[in-house]
Amino acid sequence: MPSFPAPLRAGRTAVIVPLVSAETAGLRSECEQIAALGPGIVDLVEWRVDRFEPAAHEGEIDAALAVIADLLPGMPILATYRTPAEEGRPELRPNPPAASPDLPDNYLALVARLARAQGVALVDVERSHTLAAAALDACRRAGTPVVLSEHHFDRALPADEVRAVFAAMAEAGASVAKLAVMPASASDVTELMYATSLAAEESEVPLIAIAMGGLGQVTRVAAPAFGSCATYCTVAAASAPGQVPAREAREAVDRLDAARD
Ligand SMILES: O=C1C[C@@](O)(C(=O)O)C[C@@H](O)[C@@H]1O
Repeated sequence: MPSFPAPLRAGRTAVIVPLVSAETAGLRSECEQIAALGPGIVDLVEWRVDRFEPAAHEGEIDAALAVIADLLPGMPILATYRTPAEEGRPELRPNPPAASPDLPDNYLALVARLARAQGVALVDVERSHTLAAAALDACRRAGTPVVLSEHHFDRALPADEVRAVFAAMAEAGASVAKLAVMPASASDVTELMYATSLAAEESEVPLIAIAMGGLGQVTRVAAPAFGSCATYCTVAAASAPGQVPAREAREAVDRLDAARD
């Protein structure tokens, strides 16, 4: 049985809603829409720092986190800076304090900064980043658990690769291991689900497996049926293709969680 870092919980599939606004007014509106859903629907918000233009200015990170905390008191925040290599917004440069102007150093400094920030419960680190090991280390030193992520926007992976990726992520020190792929067929989707169910049996960390796009939507509503512990959903704009509204996902995953008991 994997050990679940707070705020994730064994037996309850986490409904995560990304906040994708480029500016503070939009961020407020997204938080208000989540608040309007009432308690018990959304477990976690993912703040997509790469989409937020003011993040390029010192001081704005804390200010944005304070906005989220004010409108969604007690809501755990997963902080994600997605780089261009994993379809982040290329025109934005993260500009954490004392960072050098080139992206790799900035990535590390930004991740470390987010890991120490008030209100951040989890930080996303891209496994493919050249500084992933250092970023993981920075999070470990800050005492903040990491969602280690890998995306394939152009293909799905065969089952043995899926299992190898999850095993390597756990080995690297992930608190949660996440893989998102783009399927080209129904069998790509079922292969991801099959491989994840096997990986989940042997994994010491919780797993998240996503097949993006319409074909893969089943992975977002059926996550607990195949060993995936969370699903990324929408209240307003989607952050990736195939995401479903949070309320619908909550209903579906709650039903499947209950059926497992
Ligand atoms: O990595 C992920 C998963 C995701 O790409 C998805 O497919 O739902 C959405 C992103 O916001 C998040 O960072």
